[in-house]
Amino acid sequence: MKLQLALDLVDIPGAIEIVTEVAEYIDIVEIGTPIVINEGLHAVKAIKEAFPALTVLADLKIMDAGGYEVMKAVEAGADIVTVLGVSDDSTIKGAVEEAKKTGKAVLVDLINVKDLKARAAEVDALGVDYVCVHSGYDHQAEGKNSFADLKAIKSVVKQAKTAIAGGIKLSTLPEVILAQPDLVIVGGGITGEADMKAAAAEMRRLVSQA
Ligand SMILES: O=C([C@H](O)CO)[C@H](O)[C@H](O)COP(=O)(O)O
Repeated sequence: MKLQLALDLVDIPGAIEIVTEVAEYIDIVEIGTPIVINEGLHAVKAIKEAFPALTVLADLKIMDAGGYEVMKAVEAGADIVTVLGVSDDSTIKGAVEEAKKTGKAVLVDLINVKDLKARAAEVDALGVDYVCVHSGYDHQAEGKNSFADLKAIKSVVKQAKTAIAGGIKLSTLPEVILAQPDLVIVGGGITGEADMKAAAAEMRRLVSQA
């Protein structure tokens, strides 16, 4: 099981500052969608240059032009790029094809997918690397989480790794771990803590024991 730190509400210097503090406890650093909107793919490039040993995920949430957008993210230094599960199969196929050319990976985010099990099985068959259940900020504000969704997709995803994101905190991590995802994605559960290092270290400990 791997731990991904999601960075969303910071600029490039802020992202570098946080990663410097917690790098030893994480496997993957995510340049979140809000950072990409604010700073562009320069943020991916800056983080990859600053932390070459870390796997960098670009959370582009691609909805169209899968091949082209994955190519640009990979050129900037991304190792994993996200595509939306609600996008067309052709978009996902294009993304997968492009990523495979350079040995990079595609994570499909099932945010807002209605029939989770059916779509998870479909995208799995398209050869994606990760299938991720996700309660976004707006759903979190309504008190929702994706813990049950993870259990649902685990029964149908056969080839890809499974991932979960959305509002995971230290207090809820043990419940998430019980469902055995391959990748746990945490943003505010680390960056919102007064002692980010301690939160990341404890999360690392729990994830490593799983
Ligand atoms: O993808 C995300 C969200 O849509 C904003 O871009 C977050 O990175 C993801 O939800 C993880 O962050 P937390 O919910 O703060 O753990």
